[in-house]
Amino acid sequence: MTVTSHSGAAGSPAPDAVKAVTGAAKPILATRALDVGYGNVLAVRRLTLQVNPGEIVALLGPNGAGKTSSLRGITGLVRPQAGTVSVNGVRIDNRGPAVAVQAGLAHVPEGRRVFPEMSVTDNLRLGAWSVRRRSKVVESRLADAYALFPRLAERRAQLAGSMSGGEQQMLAIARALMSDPKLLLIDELSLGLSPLVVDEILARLLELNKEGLSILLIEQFVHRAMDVSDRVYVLKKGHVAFSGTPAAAIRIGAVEEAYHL
Ligand SMILES: Nc1ncnc2c1ncn2[C@@H]1O[C@H](COP(=O)(O)OP(=O)(O)OP(=O)(O)O)[C@@H](O)[C@H]1O
Repeated sequence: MTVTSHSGAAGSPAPDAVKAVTGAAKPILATRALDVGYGNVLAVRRLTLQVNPGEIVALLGPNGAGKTSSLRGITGLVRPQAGTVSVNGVRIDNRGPAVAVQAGLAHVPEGRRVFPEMSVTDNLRLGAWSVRRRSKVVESRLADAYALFPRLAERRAQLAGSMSGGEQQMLAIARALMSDPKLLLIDELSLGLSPLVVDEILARLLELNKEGLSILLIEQFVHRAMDVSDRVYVLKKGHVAFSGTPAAAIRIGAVEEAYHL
């Protein structure tokens, strides 16, 4: 694949900056030697990664490197064949996606997967399935979602399938936030979206990150992803070929190597 670079992402950390993480703080997410596959095809081999509280971490790699499969293994959509997944030190592997959500993970899947025949509001309410319906908590999270993305507020009664790609991505993110996650895992944030819309969504994500939300991001525009990330993992053929700061990845040419540039 071609690595597409667009610059100008909203707010860039200093080149070698890694957010201060107290030595005692447990990682929000830690995988150890995770294998994820489909039948006989092993898509991810011995994946060991972690996301610390408050971090934005990018998962990069060419087509077929195993990025989507990694997220599926972490959030329990695919049962890992080996290895462990822990959230705040508690094992969640082999316990399914509902347990992952209850532990504080929320997955924004590739292609958004909004419910096209349902309204924006009903899509959002579904995101809060783990909370009692029509409770004050749900109403307050809905208000937060609409404050974060006013475009969704303007379209609250509209069918999700009739919205633009950018609006659907906002809805997919807002729906994930309805579970009040500690870590948002986003697969292909910018796929099919205009640079302006991506900037708008990234700006909102950076605001949420400042308030404490950790983010694990798969993004085809690697330079844009590196602009906003504290650390990156570069996957190649299902294994981690590099992990470190974006500045270190650039310095040693890790991305070019993985993408065969
Ligand atoms: N449902 C599936 N059944 C069988 N094999 C699959 C399935 N999904 C993915 N794979 C295989 O797993 C490997 C990793 O795919 P994956 O989608 O995780 O990579 P990716 O890095 O996310 O790539 P892309 O950027 O193209 O989405 C590929 O060889 C792919 O063909």
